[in-house]
Amino acid sequence: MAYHLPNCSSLQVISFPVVQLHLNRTAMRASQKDFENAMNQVKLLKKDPGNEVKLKLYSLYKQATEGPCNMPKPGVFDLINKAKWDAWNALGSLPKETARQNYVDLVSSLSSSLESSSQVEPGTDRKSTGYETLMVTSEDGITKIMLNRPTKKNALNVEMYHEIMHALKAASKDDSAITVLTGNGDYYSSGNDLTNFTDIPPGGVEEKAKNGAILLREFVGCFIDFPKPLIAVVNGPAVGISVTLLGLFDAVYASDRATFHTPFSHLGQSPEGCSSYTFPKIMSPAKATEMLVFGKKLTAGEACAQGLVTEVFPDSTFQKEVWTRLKAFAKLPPNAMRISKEIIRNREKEKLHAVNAEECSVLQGRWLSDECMNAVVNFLSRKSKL
Ligand SMILES: CCCCCC/C=C/C(=O)SCCNC(=O)CCNC(=O)[C@H](O)C(C)(C)COP(=O)(O)OP(=O)(O)OC[C@H]1O[C@@H](n2cnc3c(N)ncnc32)[C@H](O)[C@@H]1OP(=O)(O)O
Repeated sequence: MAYHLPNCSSLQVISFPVVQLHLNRTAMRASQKDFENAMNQVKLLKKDPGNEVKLKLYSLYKQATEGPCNMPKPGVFDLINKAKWDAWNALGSLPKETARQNYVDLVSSLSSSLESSSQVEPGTDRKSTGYETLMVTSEDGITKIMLNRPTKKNALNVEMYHEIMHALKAASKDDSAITVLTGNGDYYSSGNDLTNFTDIPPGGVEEKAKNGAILLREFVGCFIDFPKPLIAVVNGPAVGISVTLLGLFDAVYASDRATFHTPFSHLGQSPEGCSSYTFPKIMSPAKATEMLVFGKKLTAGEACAQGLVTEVFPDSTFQKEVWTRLKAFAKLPPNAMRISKEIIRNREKEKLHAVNAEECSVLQGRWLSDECMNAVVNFLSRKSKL
């Protein structure tokens, strides 16, 4: 049995032999050999991974082998080639080496989810073995949670909020010493998926806002309570909640391509992720106001100067330098690291939970305001881009 991928080089046909998959767990920095192994593994996948994943594989393969999208944009009715072009183009100027790494990681996560799902008892939670919106890998003492909606700039939809909470809870109990959050593609994350606001339940917009506030509070709570060193590897621009949460991370490493933007007033919204408390402490109340109230976008260098980012690396060597450093950190005694984090963070925890509750309650009101509704409608109808 075989299925066809539309004209994408080594991915044109994927077949389903009976052979058990061999896991490629090299990750972090993929060599050409790893990349070639991953291409071979793709041909061995036993199940169709679905069009979204196939497009991701296609785009990463093209980026890794040819660099940024160089094809003319297909016409609107050429649906398949348009989808492929969109996926490749969405990777922007992602370096070839990073694309190769992401390709290897994606294949590894597909292989591992297919292999482990064959051992899953009926009724076991699907998310313990495979994620729709994340790639989660664990090796060298590091659990890496990668936001994986590159064609949507890693916007956080409702499923992604749930999956991140699930992945954090699993990481807090696994054998890894440290946990990393990063993004796939050219963005770290464009923040809350604005289409989250479009699906109105029978209880109307009030119920929608209430449910959103409950979800947000639980989501941010998982970051406040996370017990191990939590590191952000900010591979590209970050917007909204993906920025505010950084104040709850233990270290933040950024590519010099990254930017940091919290356009809450533009969206008729207010700060979350405990940033109304952490940002003034990190960078002074006035600098926090420039970001959180006036929506000033910071470069990685500026964010580092203000203490939000720990260190900035040139994009060309970002992945190599950061992962080398993280692998060394992950070799440190894990219990000592946990306890040290606890002593640094614990006396703030109660305060952070209180701030989180207050921010969610204020936001619940903002989501019902005309200012917010108009901003969302404008984005969705493409009248404005931030
Ligand atoms: C449970 C609820 C909790 C809520 C918590 C509160 C959180 C608040 C925030 O996070 S506020 C910040 C929200 N984010 C934004 O407002 C960003 C909106 N996006 C943009 O302005 C732009 O897309 C961009 C600057 C991020 C990137 O621009 P560009 O490079 O030109 O790319 P595109 O706009 O073409 O984007 C490609 C593709 O992705 C979709 N997309 C990007 N970001 C989002 C998003 N945040 N929500 C939904 N969709 C997004 C975009 O629509 C394109 O999709 P398409 O190809 O058209 O299908």
